[in-house]
Parts: sequence; C-alpha cells; structure tokens
Amino acid sequence: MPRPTAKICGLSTPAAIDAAVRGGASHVGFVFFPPSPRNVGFEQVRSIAGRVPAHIRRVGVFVDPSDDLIDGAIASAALDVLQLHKTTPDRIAAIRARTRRETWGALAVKTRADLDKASALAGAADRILYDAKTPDSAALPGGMGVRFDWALLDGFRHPAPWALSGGLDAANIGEALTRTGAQLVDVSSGVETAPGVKSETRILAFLRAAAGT
Ligand SMILES: O=C(O)c1ccccc1N[C@@H]1O[C@H](COP(=O)(O)O)[C@@H](O)[C@H]1O
Repeated sequence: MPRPTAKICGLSTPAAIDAAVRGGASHVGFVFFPPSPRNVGFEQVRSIAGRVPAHIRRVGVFVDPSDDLIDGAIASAALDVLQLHKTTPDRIAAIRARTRRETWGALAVKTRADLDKASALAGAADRILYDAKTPDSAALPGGMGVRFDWALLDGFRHPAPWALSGGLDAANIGEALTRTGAQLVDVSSGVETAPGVKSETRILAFLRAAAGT
C-alpha cells in the first residue's frame, strides 16, 4: 500500500506554508470564502503562494463560487485544483470544463444515505472529498473540526478517486487511515490553535502521523 498523501488547508501565512512544505504535504489549500476565518484575498494569496514548490499542488477551496471568483483565485494563486463545496454536480462539471482544472466535489456526510450522492459527483468531478456535514445553522460548510462516522465508508464502492476530511488531527489520523484506507487526507482546524491560526508544530505532527513516522 503506498503511503497516504495529505493536504494542509486554510493557509494564509508564509510560516504555515513553509511548515506544510517542510513536513511533506502533497497539497496546500487556500480558502476563498469571506465568512471563513481562513479566507484569503487575491493580493494576500498572490504574496504567499509563490512559496509553494511546483511539486506541491495548490488547491482553491470555494463554496458555490461565481466564475469571477474562480478566475481571480486561479490568476492570483496559480491554482492546480478547485475544491467545491455546496456546488451541484452540473455546476461542478461546467467549472471543470471551463477552467480545465482538476476539480474536487465535496460530499457532506452524516448518514449512509448521504453517500448516495457520490455517483452523481463522480461523473462531474475528478475526486470526491468526503467531509463531515456541519449543522444547518453553522456559518461554514467545512473547516469546523466536525468528523463523521468513518464506519459509514465500510464496504462502500467508491465511484471515483476520493479523499477524507472532517475533524482530522494528529491524534486520530492513524485510526482514520486504518479504518477507511484513505490515500489522501485533508485537514484544516486540526492543525490550528484557534480558528484560522495555523500551528507549525501541529502541521508537522499531523504530517508525521499521516505518514506513519
Ligand atoms: O476551512 C474553511 O474555512 C472552509 C470554509 C468553507 C468550506 C470548506 C472549508 N474547509 C474545508 O473543510 C474540510 C474540513 O475541515 P476541518 O479539518 O474539519 O477543519 C477541509 O476539506 C477543508 O478544506
């Protein structure tokens, strides 16, 4: 079994990017969603994204975005991947066709029935990101440290490449990998000391734990 790879999401400072790079992240994420404490503006992200070496993929995180937002983000951060939350499969397919970028569709999971939506996403996106469903009243559809019951993925026939996210951290990533067999994992609040405040120590600990070292 190859070693799992990991995305560190919600980066907004040079120090956090450098820690993700040093720790061996395969992907780094920038959030383009103003209600998020991790939201980055175009000028801000332009000033830091150049620190990411070419072998690490840059992911833009969006919530049902407009074309203008996507185009501005791609231009500012040289994004390789678009991660789309609360976006319909038709819209995801249109974004993918228009931008010619690798596209991930986030699937909010709380019950087994939620997984029924995976097949529609598989035709539209390059990868399905299983994320925990946040409460209806929550300000954000992700990035809240909420995890779902990983047993829901037991025996599930994944219709596309996939990744696991939602409430992961250095303490639970080993169990998450053993339970689900994920080959790509994604973390944001689990490597923070407060919402939007990344910890270099926690980033490095997460990446070590994900690599099993
Ligand atoms: O991180 C955010 O602020 C965010 C905002 C809007 C949509 C998604 C967001 N983050 C993504 O949520 C998951 C899980 O995060 P966590 O580890 O539970 O905090 C992850 O994919 C982030 O990319």
